[in-house]
Amino acid sequence: MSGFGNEFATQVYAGVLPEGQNSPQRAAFGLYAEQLSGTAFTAPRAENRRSWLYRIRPAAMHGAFAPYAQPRLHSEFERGAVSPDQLRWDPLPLPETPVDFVDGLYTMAGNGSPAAQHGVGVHLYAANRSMDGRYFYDADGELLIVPQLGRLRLATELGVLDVEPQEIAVIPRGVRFRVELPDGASRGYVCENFGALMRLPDLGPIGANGLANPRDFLTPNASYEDVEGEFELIAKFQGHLWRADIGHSPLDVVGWHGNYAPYKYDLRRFNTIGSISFDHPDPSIFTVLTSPSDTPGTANMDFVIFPPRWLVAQHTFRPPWFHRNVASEFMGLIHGAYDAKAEGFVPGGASLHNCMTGHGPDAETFEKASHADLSQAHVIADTMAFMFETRAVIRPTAQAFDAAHRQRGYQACWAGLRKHFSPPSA
Ligand SMILES: O=C(O)Cc1cc(O)ccc1O
Ligand SMILES: [Fe+2]
Repeated sequence: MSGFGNEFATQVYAGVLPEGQNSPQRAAFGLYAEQLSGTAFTAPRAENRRSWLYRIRPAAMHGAFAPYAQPRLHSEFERGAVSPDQLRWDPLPLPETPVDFVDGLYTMAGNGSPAAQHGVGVHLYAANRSMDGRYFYDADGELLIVPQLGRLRLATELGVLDVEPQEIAVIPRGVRFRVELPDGASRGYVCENFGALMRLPDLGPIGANGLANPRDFLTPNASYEDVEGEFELIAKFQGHLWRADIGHSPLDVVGWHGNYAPYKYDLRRFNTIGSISFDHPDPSIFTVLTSPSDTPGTANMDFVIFPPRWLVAQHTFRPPWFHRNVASEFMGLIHGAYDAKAEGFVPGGASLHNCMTGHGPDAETFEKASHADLSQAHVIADTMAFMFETRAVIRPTAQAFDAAHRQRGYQACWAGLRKHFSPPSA
């Protein structure tokens, strides 16, 4: 079903959804009615998100939760000093033993907390087998999943999403799901948003169309499983993982209606807008989704992409400029090469440039772009980079900071920038 944040209605059989009400005395076909709220009951109408689920068994039915040991996934960001260094990583190594999506999640960095309901967790995943007989939900935030290697089949309570690299998926806070890996070895990035739900950015003077267009966001039709067995329900709750026995698949929703649901988007559909006169625009022009904070214009998190595009600006240094920002930038590369870095930033890798940390094109990119022939348009093809940009400092976890795959020599990419200054002669 097409459209961002629409009021959808979907049922596997005619008559599953009640007519004219949500909670009849007896729901059709012996189903249970259950409301899933993603915003406060009293959130303003334009922001209010909830869905009504008609399911075989209510979500309350499972055993008691006990701690589940997966120490690589957590929300502990506020400990101790944080380095202002520019940081960069090689891809997270793929597992050599069988690892599914939940066990393959690896927390890189983050800010805020699930308890405070703002900030983000930034995770990678590297996995090689489908979740089998277990289901996951995240009570701490919505999950923006950015596959880099391998397709994902996200079987959720509200339907199935198939995503491939260069597509993204968002699983709302609380929605239970299973991740299948049709290609085996798989890798990608996850932004866990503790703050306000992501939405499309305002377009201002761009007008009524452009950037990510609402109709390109796709939400699954209802589909359900009616299976019983000795299964496991894993929850992320206040930064920690928990497990409970569950005797049936929780993906048992036969119909649902509402506006709180998973969705996917193909980043190649992004309508990229840029300068057709001079100067490199601020990257906010490439915002796909934004989670606002309480301060207007200052996002809790922006999801920004750097897709293929033409560079045509005249008398301009065309790649990203040297800069320092009050915001903090975690970047990843899904495909190809990134136009600000000739080497070292590879698909599956990551970089982190925090508040006021100087960064920009590496020496090789600077030399090339300073002498490029600007009479020619330059096509940036075969690329898809992205940024999770946040108002708060993104604090790397100890495991990410100490990881063998962190590039200790990253700063050397700027060491070759020569001094060119020659003052005007008197
Ligand atoms: O640092 C980066 O590479 C991301 C980025 C890209 C850009 O075009 C402008 C600003 C910016 O932070
Ligand atoms: Fe930047």
